[in-house]
This record gives sequence, structure tokens and C-alpha cells, in this order.
Amino acid sequence: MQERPEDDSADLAIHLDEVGHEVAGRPVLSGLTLYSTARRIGVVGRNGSGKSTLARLLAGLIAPSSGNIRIGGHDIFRDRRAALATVGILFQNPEHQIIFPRVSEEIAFGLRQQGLDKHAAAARAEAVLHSFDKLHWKDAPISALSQGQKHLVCMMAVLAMRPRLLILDEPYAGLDIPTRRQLARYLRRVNTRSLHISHEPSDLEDCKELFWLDRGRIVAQGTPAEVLPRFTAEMIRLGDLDDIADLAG
Ligand SMILES: Nc1ncnc2c1ncn2[C@@H]1O[C@H](COP(=O)(O)OP(=O)(O)OP(=O)(O)O)[C@@H](O)[C@H]1O
Repeated sequence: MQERPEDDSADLAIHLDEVGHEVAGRPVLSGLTLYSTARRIGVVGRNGSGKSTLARLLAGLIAPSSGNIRIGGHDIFRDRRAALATVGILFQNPEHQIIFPRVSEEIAFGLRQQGLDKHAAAARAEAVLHSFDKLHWKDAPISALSQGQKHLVCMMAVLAMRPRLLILDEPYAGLDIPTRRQLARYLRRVNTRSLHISHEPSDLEDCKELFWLDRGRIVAQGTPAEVLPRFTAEMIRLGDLDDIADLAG
């Protein structure tokens, strides 16, 4: 995959201004205000803290109930063209992403949405498969792939669209250590600007800027060295409580 230069983040600021999101009248996110131009941003939070909802908002898949979200100055929910050109999202569960039965169709789909014609989309899909040494997967039925391989198909499909910002929503959930390491290596290699969401502190150690989300609010921000030890200590403290009800999120 083509690598991007290190310094293209400044024009792609992520700006949330008093963002709130309600589901069935219940606040899931409240008063989120953040601004970041960091190349690798992390969001850490426990189960149910609102991380996936934030990921969907940032990808423009849902609209905030209140407040404003701008990525590179674009309202990513209203401006679908800007969204398709700017943001890619890798979901926690490949089944939430995959639509087509075969690998090359799945990769070509997003490219067609971006406006590439059939030939150009097929050619780009092949180029991406080739760059990951997976051209032999081209006609493979996705149902025959392992969970880790499905994750890789989703990663290739998103990266084929050349997003300027990649939202990673717990991309390694449920994967074994070798598969996690391989996917993380692919992501490092493409070096796309990213916002990585996880409840697992070790996933986020190399982020430049980190936000801690708790009960739908940002409760701390800083470098991983500043935020992660406090987050870990709090998670251990909560885990040591006797009341399991608290763990339901
Ligand atoms: N569409 C929805 N319908 C009902 N409740 C929802 C919906 N979306 C989010 N919620 C609720 O909002 C809260 C936050 O959910 P969200 O999935 O964003 O959290 P999360 O931090 O990603 O959790 P996890 O780490 O468990 O994936 C949860 O209580 C969840 O039940």
C-alpha cells in the first residue's frame, strides 16, 4: 500500500463541539468537546461507555442529537461525498461490514460508492489484494474465510478507499495474538491517520493523544503515559468491587 507523508494531519482536525447523542430518549454521549490534529488518536473506555456510538458519529453513519462534528471542516453526516473521501471505519465485527459473498466484490463495493467505474474499481481491488499478497483470495467466498481473514478483508476494503482518517472500533476484538499482531503490522505499514477505540490499554500505547470516555463523557485526556495508568487503576478498582451490576455498563 502507498504510504502517506507524516505531516498531513493539520488540515484534518477532528473537532467535536458539545456533542450529545440520545437513544430512545436516553443520553449515550453528553457534552463531548474535543479538538485533535494528532496523527494517532486513541479513545479508551469500558464496556458501554459510548465508544462505538462515537465511532459511528465520527464516520458520519449517525447524526448527533445535539452539537457539531467537523472533520477537516466537513460535516461528515450531512456531506456524504466528503465522508466517503475522508473517513473509513473498521468495525469490531466483520459481519457488520461485509455485504458481498466474494472478496473482490466486497473490496470493489466501497470504490463504486466513491464513484469509480466498474473497471477501475476491479483494478483497484486487485491492486490492494496484491499489495497484501492476497491476490489468490480474489474469487474466494468470504464465508470460507476464518474470522481473522474476514477482518483482513474488511481492512483491505477500507484501505482501498484511501481514507484520510481511519476509525478503528476495537478492530482486534476476538482475535488471537498472532492475528492481532499481523493486522497491527499491516496498519502500521499503511500509516494512515487513525482514531483507535479500545477498552484494552495495550492497544493504545503508541497513540499520540488519548481520550478516556466514561458514561458518555470525556473524563481525561493526554498522552498514553498520562491517561492509561489512571484508567487501568480505575478498571482494577471497579473489577475488585463485589457488585457485578456495576460491570453491566
Ligand atoms: N441503537 C441502540 N439501541 C439501544 N441502545 C443503544 C444503541 N446504541 C447504543 N446504545 C446504548 O448506549 C450505550 C453505549 O453503547 P456503545 O456500544 O456505544 O458502547 P461501547 O463503549 O462501544 O461498548 P462496548 O465496549 O461494550 O462495545 C450502551 O448502554 C448501549 O446499550
